[in-house]
Amino acid sequence: MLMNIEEIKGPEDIKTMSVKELEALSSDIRKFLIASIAKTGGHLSSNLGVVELTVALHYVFDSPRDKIIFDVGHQSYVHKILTGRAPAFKTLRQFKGLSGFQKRAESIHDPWEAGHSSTALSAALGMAVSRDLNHEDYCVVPVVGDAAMVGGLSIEALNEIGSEQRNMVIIFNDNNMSISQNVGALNETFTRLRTSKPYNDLKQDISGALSTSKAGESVLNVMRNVKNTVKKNISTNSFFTELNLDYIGPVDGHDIKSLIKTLKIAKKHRGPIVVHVITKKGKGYSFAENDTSGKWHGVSQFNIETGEVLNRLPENHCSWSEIIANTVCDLAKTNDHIVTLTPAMISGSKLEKFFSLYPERAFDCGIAEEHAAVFAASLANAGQRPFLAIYSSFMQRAYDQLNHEMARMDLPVVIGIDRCGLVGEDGATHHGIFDIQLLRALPNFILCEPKDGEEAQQLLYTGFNQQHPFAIRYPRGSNVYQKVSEYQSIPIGSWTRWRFNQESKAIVITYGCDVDRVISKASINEIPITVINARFFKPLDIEMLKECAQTKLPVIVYETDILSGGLSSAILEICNDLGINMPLVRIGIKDHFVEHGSLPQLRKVEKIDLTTLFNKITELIHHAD
Ligand SMILES: Cc1ncc(C[n+]2csc(CCOP(=O)(O)OP(=O)(O)O)c2C)c(N)n1
Ligand SMILES: CC(=O)[C@@H](O)[C@H](O)COP(=O)(O)O
Ligand SMILES: [Mg+2]
Repeated sequence: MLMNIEEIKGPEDIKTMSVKELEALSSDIRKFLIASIAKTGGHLSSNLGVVELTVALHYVFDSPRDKIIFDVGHQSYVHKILTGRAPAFKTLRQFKGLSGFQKRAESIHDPWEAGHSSTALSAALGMAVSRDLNHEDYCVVPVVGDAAMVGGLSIEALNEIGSEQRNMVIIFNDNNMSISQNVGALNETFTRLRTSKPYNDLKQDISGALSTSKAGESVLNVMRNVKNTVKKNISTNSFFTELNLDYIGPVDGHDIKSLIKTLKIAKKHRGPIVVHVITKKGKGYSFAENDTSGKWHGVSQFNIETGEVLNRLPENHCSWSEIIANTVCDLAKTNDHIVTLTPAMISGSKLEKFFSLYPERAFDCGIAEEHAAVFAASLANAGQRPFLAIYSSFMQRAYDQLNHEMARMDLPVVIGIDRCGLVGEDGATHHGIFDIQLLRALPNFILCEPKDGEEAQQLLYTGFNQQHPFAIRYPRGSNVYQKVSEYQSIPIGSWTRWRFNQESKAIVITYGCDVDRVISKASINEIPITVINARFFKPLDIEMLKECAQTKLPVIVYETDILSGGLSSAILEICNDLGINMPLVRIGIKDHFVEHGSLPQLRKVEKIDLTTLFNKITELIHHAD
């Protein structure tokens, strides 16, 4: 071992290394990543793919003066290691530990934060323009994957970058993979580029352009020669050059020597230039290298030798995504108008089975939430029954489409809002805690959340049998799953209740998995409460609310999402408007972003755990006595 990975203090430690030493360092970093992520879990494959690239970037550029921005940020682990954060990898994605993404508060080497895809290019343009306005001189280096590159935001940004012509080195990290296989027409275009004349064959011409420049000639002229040579050599590359962007590549992303040469040229280049780097996702760990399913993109703890991932579900449990996806498959058997869409999350949304059973009715739209939402709306308008599976936090990007297309035209799209509530280790960018607040505001929308696997099936069936936009939200974990013997529609807006009787001393209104958790704890501890399953957030069960108010019992609304605009807000609004007198005690996430950590820890810190709830219940019951 060249140097202990944990002793790296910053990029200056690698600046004097030879290529051989950088190669050895890369190999050590790779071993470190595998050993470390095997213990903590995390985004393995994407990071294994960018080891040499990130080493070369830090060798050539001078962070933090130069700004290296990783799109999404899930592939920034090597950057973290090279900027002195290796010792913190034991705490990766844990509460108060190292974030899984770039984080400004974590390091001066993180100039930007993300978690959602395709924002790096716009961020880079902002930095480049600000640099020029301030007459400063540094490089801006966005690193964008092939799937993130074709997200709508990236294309919008490239369009402006091509016209602004600010200095910027755009690293196009092309591993021909999204989480699972990449899709779309531009991916085909990139395949042609990938297999075009490799940059290694062109470097003679470029160094020729440099060497033929006469001594004393201005740097600008020299660079103009390089620029013309770059342009001249890339005849096949229509996509980037059509956007007025210069291009070098493709370069082997695991060949440090070629990478350094290319990056040095790009660094001196005037105007925006795209460096096309071909990498192998999962490089150096055979299980991850050979994976096309997305299993190794983000993993829990695993056994390095066997590749066994250690995240066993409880007996009879299925992930919520699978419960929903299985049900959609089942309903699609008898309804051939059911079509399924996902913006790049086939594996996360567990849609593999639907895609293989009904390939002609299944659409992976790529990282394109806005497009997927309008596409789904149009399918509904044309008489199909679309199911749009989308993570809560990524759905935020399509809010205008949910409003402008789906809600306004009142189109019967069924949306499966996956990863609702706190998701845990991915943290603030990924918690799905805003969708109740957001969808509640949209006319025509029906919004619900099942308490268990059985109710999920019935609600989904209900959703496909009505004529409005219908969203069913479900969290990241799992639940008991057994296929129902018979589908039955659930009346829209109806709630259910447990132990609404004379003995009850308080009422808890809650939803989702917490319904059974609260019931179970109240039963075990013999706490005399009524528990209401508020399975619809919109519309609400007004009759049940009126009956609650009549009891004059204390009422607690127990939410595990952002409080502002959520279920208790909805209840307060309707009670106010209908003159129902029912003061509420509200438990939920206060007005701030929640960081990363395990779910039990976050629930505790946010004071939305069962202990907090039952302490409150006890206090209210004693107060009433
Ligand atoms: C708006 C948004 N949609 C979906 C995702 C989920 N997501 C995270 S990484 C990723 C694939 C990224 O692929 P690429 O940019 O090629 O990077 P790679 O992992 O291949 O290096 C996706 C779909 C996200 N983070 N943000
Ligand atoms: C980086 C990113 O956005 C995804 O990889 C995300 O981490 C997936 O989350 P799940 O593990 O919940 O599917
Ligand atoms: Mg990729």
